[in-house]
Amino acid sequence: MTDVAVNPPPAAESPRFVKRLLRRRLALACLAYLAIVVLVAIVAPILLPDAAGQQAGDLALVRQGPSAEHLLGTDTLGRDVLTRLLVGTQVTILGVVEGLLVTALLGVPLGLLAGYFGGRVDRAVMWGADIFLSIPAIVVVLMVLSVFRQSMLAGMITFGVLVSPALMRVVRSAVLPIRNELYISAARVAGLSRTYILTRHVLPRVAGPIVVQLSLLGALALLVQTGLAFLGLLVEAPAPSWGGMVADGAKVIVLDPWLIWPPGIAIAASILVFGLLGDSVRDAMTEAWASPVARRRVSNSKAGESREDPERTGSEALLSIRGLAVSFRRPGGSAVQVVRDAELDIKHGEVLGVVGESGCGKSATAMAVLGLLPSGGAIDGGSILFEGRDLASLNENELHDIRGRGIGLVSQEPMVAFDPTYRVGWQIGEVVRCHHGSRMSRQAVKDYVLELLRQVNLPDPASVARRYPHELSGGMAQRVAIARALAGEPKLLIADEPTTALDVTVQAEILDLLRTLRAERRMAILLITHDWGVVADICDRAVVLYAGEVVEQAALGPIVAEPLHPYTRALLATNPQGRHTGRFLPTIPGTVPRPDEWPQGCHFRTRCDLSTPQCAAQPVELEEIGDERKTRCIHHHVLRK
Ligand SMILES: Nc1ncnc2c1ncn2[C@@H]1O[C@H](COP(=O)(O)OP(=O)(O)OP(=O)(O)O)[C@@H](O)[C@H]1O
Repeated sequence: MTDVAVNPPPAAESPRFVKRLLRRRLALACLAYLAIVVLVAIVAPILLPDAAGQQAGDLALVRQGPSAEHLLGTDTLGRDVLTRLLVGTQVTILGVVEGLLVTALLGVPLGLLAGYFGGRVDRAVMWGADIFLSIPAIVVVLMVLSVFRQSMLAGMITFGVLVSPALMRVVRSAVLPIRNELYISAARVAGLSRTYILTRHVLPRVAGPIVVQLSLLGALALLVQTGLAFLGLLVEAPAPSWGGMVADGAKVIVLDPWLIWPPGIAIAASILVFGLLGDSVRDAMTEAWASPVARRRVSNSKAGESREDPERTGSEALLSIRGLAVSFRRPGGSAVQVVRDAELDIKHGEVLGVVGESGCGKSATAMAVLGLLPSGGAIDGGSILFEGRDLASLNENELHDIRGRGIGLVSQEPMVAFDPTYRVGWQIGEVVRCHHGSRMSRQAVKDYVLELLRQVNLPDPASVARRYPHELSGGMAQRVAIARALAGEPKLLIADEPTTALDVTVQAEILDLLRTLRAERRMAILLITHDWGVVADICDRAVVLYAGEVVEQAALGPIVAEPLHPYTRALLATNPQGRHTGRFLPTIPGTVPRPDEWPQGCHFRTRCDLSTPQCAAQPVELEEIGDERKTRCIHHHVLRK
């Protein structure tokens, strides 16, 4: 069977990144240098075992310059400089590695947490980092070394702890923009856990800045370590270290300046190599980004197998929203309500269109359902009943169980809903594994991914599965996004303007696909759109939103034939479809008021030709006017034909 790319290495990007890095001569030279240094650090103490404990060499040959017998000469006690330099590499490099390890173990997780979770977690981590950065590091290291005398481990651990906030800040800043990317929301909606998202989707994206920063901190660690060894604080004589050799040479710098050169060159070259390597890694990463843009039983997991029978709930609503209020905190700290008293119902297998101009609160309502309001957003009141559970009162873990499996999401921009570093087959596969459990074999996951891609009518699913997101066309990307949303077999699919970014032919194909899926899977669809053509094409009922309020809801036929809210009527009148060419298309005068400028009483009254003083008197309630039909207009009888 063709390889479906369901099992790439953790970072599918890494092999290509390594290739790009190795294409750079400078990077190759730096890596070769470091490889030699590491080899020397391992091998030298084994091959030259007596150098570490050698108190003195041939005292008749002190401070001899380079010769055939002693290639780098001898030191003040007649010991071979080259031997000491080679043996001293181990302790020097070990010190750097210890420091970097501690820095990475503290800086990376804390930076990830602060950047990803934001809010209180971020503030607490940043507060701790500020405190650490304000402490004079060298004083602390000296205090620690006064207790743990000549302990390289203690000194470098202290160094690692003290510089970890620098790495933490870099990681946090790199994560901040990523957490708002749609593919992270899509991964959450798909039901992937936070730990999984952090390690598999966020961490690989910030690996570049981490490596760059660690290279620079490696140079700093070497500098600090040799400095402390120079002061005789880290390594006990007669064991050699590069810093200790510089100290020995410094004592006789006037009599014999040569002695300082071999360790000095080794230190300077290593610092330079760390810096240059960091630069090369950064350039290789930049090149990459500059290029083109389950716990259900395994037995239930076979594609095409019918989902749990929704009939058990009869005609009851699958999702029922009542009195929903959503607000966003403004920079000053005050909260502004953007959705007020929202109400809608959607039954099993029903397609509900949510219509309204931009800024009316369609997305805010949908995101409130998924518990994915952007930072600053909050549900102020009301209930969101999904299969009888109030989503508004669930915690993050409980919502996590609903996302993907209960409710799926397809967004307007499918391309950005995918992690650009993984093949799409693998990204669907991870959702399949998440929802159908790790007991599912690799082959079963691959088969299921292909089946999902087949269900969304993609020709040659195996080849599509192997592609990266940027290798898909807009229509293909939307189908792949739908396939991923289907992996958890959701009962409700929220489709937020799924066809807006597509051309007309592809739009029609995607709508056909949604119609088929709804029929085959009895999946309810909440379709957000501003296009009445789309509503007429696929929806059973429509809900019209204006300035944060549901102004009308009814079955498709009646609402189109006889709109009973002036806003619905105006929206339908401005719809270009079915209009005669050569005639001016009517527009609705004015614009949707900002949430902090909603008029008193009816929100639409400032743009309404039926407005009377009564409309401003008090908030208008949504009125039931029979046959599952509601309107928020006190003059609705005037609109009856
Ligand atoms: N992150 C945010 N912070 C502050 N206000 C926001 C935020 N997101 C949305 N809003 C505000 O909430 C209101 C509703 O926005 P929403 O995106 O839900 O509208 P919409 O009807 O979906 O529009 P569109 O069709 O353009 O997506 C708008 O006034 C918008 O300015």
